[in-house]
Amino acid sequence: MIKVGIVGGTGYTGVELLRLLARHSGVSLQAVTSRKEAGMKVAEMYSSLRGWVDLVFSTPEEARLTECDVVFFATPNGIAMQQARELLDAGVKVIDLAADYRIKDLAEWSKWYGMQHASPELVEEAVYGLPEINRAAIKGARLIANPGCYPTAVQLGFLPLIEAGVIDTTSLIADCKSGVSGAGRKAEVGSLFAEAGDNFKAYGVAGHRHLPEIRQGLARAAGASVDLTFVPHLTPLIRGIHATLYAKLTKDVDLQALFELRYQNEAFVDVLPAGSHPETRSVRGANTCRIAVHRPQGGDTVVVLSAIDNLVKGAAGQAVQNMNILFDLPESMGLDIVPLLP
Ligand SMILES: NC(=O)C1=CN([C@@H]2O[C@H](COP(=O)(O)OP(=O)(O)OC[C@H]3O[C@@H](n4cnc5c(N)ncnc54)[C@H](OP(=O)(O)O)[C@@H]3O)[C@@H](O)[C@H]2O)C=CC1
Ligand SMILES: CC(=O)N[C@@H](CCC(=O)OP(=O)(O)O)C(=O)O
Repeated sequence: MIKVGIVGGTGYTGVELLRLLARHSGVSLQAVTSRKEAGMKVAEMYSSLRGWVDLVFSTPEEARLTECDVVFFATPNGIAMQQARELLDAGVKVIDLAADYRIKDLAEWSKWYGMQHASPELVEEAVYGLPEINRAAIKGARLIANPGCYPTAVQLGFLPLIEAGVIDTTSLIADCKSGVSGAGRKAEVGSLFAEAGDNFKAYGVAGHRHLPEIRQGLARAAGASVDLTFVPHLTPLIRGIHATLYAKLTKDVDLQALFELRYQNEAFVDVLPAGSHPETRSVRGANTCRIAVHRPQGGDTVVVLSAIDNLVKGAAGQAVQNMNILFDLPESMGLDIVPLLP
């Protein structure tokens, strides 16, 4: 059994990790931390976990994380970077759901995240945990930078086109919508029901911190820098991300065949039949990204639609997928979930 610790078990990605790991037959949950709720039973805070998780929250200081095989950080940006070194030195693998190790360019990271990096020497070593492009590197890694939610949906949508060299990478557009759980469980006026419910708005148009992460991933696939306009929107959903991606075709190709071939061996990317429109409810609670590719009126614009659950393929599910790869377990272990609908 793989001994697992979670730092930040009271937040939305933390409780999602607990939900997934509770049914994972290859792991044993050892410790879940909370600074504020230490001493409280996990199932007392989250009754959905009664009968599934029999742990009590401990403070990050009390949790014996160095005795785990792997520790997930489901914490705000800037926490894992302070603690990863000690865990790695103790032989513990680390999967960070935040952005501490996602951006290789340290100056760029500091510019977007507004802090100095506390363990810059680990940034180069960290492996970006998008299995569909990095599976081999993830296998041998000690430290995984789990991708952001928007970057997962956007990269999976653009990658087949960029890898095949069939689009102009200087004019990419990603028009994305997220549910409110993407902002986490912390109290914020913008996440209040009366603010986010029955409302729809764009944000971060001038610049969002996921822009450099997406650009980095797409540039790596293209072998050159890419130019991307990324506009996130907040929708009155609880879970879900929907990305509508636009690019100009430079070659005449069978787009449906291209996407089907690219993802034919990927358990968690589902290319829908031509003409389809993926819905966020078709992936709710599951680690699946559903994609459809369109070429409206046979013109030179390609439109890709990509839908994920931000808390699963966009965070905790992808983190479990990475853990399975790290420990040579079947990649789908604990992740064979039918989406919840309606
Ligand atoms: N929500 C989403 O859809 C996604 C989130 N992410 C990223 O995952 C991370 C977690 O997100 P999310 O679960 O939504 O966030 P939440 O705000 O819901 O939860 C944050 C958790 O971190 C704990 N925490 C906060 N500060 C500290 C600290 N200084 N030391 C230790 N623990 C701390 C909190 O617990 P307590 O206060 O009880 O100690 C809480 O359990 C973030 O970096 C986020 O950007 C990534 C992809 C998608
Ligand atoms: C709706 C909403 O607020 N979403 C968040 C994205 C959360 C996330 O996953 O971002 P990181 O993991 O990179 O921190 C936002 O736009 O900031």
